[in-house]
Amino acid sequence: MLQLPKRPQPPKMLVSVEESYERCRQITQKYSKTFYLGTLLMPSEKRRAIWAIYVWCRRTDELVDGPQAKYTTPETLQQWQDHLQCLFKGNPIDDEDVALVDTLQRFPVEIKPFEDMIAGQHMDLHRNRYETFEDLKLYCYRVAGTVGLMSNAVLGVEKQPSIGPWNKQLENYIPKEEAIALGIANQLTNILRDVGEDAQRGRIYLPLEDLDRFNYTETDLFKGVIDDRWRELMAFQIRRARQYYKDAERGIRILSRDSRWPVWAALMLYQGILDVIEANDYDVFNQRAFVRTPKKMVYLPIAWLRAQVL
Ligand SMILES: CC(C)=CCC/C(C)=C/CC/C(C)=C/CC/C(C)=C/COP(=O)(O)OP(=O)(O)O
Repeated sequence: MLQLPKRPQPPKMLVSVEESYERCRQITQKYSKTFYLGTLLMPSEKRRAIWAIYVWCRRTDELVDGPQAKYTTPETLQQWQDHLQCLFKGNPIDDEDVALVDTLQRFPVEIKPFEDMIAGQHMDLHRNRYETFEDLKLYCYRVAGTVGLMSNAVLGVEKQPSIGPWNKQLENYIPKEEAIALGIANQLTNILRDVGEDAQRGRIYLPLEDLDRFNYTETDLFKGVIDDRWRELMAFQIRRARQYYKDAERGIRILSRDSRWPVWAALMLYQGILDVIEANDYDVFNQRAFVRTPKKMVYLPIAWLRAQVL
């Protein structure tokens, strides 16, 4: 079993807040080129906070997806949950925590999405198939929709102008559903991009009901068969992911002004992966779909324009 450090521990000297944020920056840059680019478009206090949150999510994911994953048990996840409680009480345990504890004091982040993400890792520990899209959607909420909720607290909302008593509700509207939708859209995109890699680990995230519907079997998937059944199955998945991106879009205008450009950019950059999968004729078995840097640079000014006018 993978043992996380037990508490109480002898007092350990931790790095400074500045140093901890710097480590979080480096880790975010190393592991997520796309989201890192998005954060560079944010004001510095928000950007650092997103790095700190990203690193906690990454560490959580590593428990079931990283090199030590085979030693992870439900008890490991329980320890991670206890670790989380400490952070919300303001007690960092290791160097990467220092930045997150600072972030939690600066922004109104709730613990629930963090706990839900740990529940998502429990799912990953126990299952390697999803029967229906509803099952998969719950998984996507837990491992990625939650990131949307965590991010919302940092991104902030713009005070909406009051047009009259009938839109009082809109005045305090927090775009939670839209933030979750963006997380789910990203995760669905991730799943489509990584079908081949996941299959090599014996995992299938595409809902089995969809495989059935297109007459495509698990054996076909493990062999990497690309034919019309596969293309139609993938085209269907891509349409569904795009719908989630659409649902997320209307939430962006509610966000505070300085958060709109980075979120539009992250949305477009990640959605761009779907276009690449199509351009690769749905071959996700032999080539990894990624958006090339020149194309990324084209997205940035378009995202900026959208942030101004939409
Ligand atoms: C739309 C509104 C109102 C708010 C925005 C709220 C946000 C920022 C939502 C996005 C949530 C998010 C970033 C989810 C993570 C999903 C995901 C699949 C990340 C994949 O990360 P990595 O696998 O580390 O990255 P790469 O794909 O770059 O390797």
